[in-house]
Amino acid sequence: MDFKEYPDREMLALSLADRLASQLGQHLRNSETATLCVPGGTSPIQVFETLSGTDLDWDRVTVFLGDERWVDGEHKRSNGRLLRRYLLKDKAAAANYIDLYTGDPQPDDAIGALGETLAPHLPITVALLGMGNDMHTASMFPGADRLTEALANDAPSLLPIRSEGAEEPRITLTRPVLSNAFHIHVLIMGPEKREALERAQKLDPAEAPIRAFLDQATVHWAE
Ligand SMILES: O=C1O[C@H](COP(=O)(O)O)[C@@H](O)[C@H](O)[C@H]1O
Repeated sequence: MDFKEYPDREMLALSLADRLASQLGQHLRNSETATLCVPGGTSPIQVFETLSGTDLDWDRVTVFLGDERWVDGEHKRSNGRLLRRYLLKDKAAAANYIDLYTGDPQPDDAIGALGETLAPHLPITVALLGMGNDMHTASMFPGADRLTEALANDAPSLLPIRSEGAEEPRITLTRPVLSNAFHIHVLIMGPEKREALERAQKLDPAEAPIRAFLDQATVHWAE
């Protein structure tokens, strides 16, 4: 694991946004399109805002979330709402966005069609992951009903998933599709998350799902 510590959150946002944009730009030099997968939650707001103003051939970039909470797109807990507010604006408004929330009653109803929509955009060029204090990443929570399936080598690209730690049903990209990304970054902030990361390094992915990505990832942290 490559661990980068920043003097403050602003420096983290500037440096990480620059890194993500340069990896996407590099990929676009040899490829017609690139794919950016991002987390929801609260941590990525500053990174999104910085990235949204970055010069990039955004019309050749496809963006989607690594997970979504199964709530209406205008609900305050919607990860898509966060993305539309902070990332898909300014220069990044030109990106091609795949919304994981389809409006179906349950995420289970959406998996088939979404899997087909995502397939042409895989492998992911750059995956940015978040992590909760409970060491979940995307919506792979410790103890989640389909965590074993989501971590398996033969997992489909997406799964519906439910967990006591989550307030609503979720849809999540799975370990193989995320760990196949050319570049993986983990964004965490604050002392509790740093402690959680240290704990996760000593555990198995079944107990600490973020662990499944740490060997390949660059972790970005600021107090
Ligand atoms: O529920 C979720 O939580 C994680 C972490 O969120 P944060 O608010 O602690 O940054 C996030 O990465 C994930 O996308 C989200 O659905």
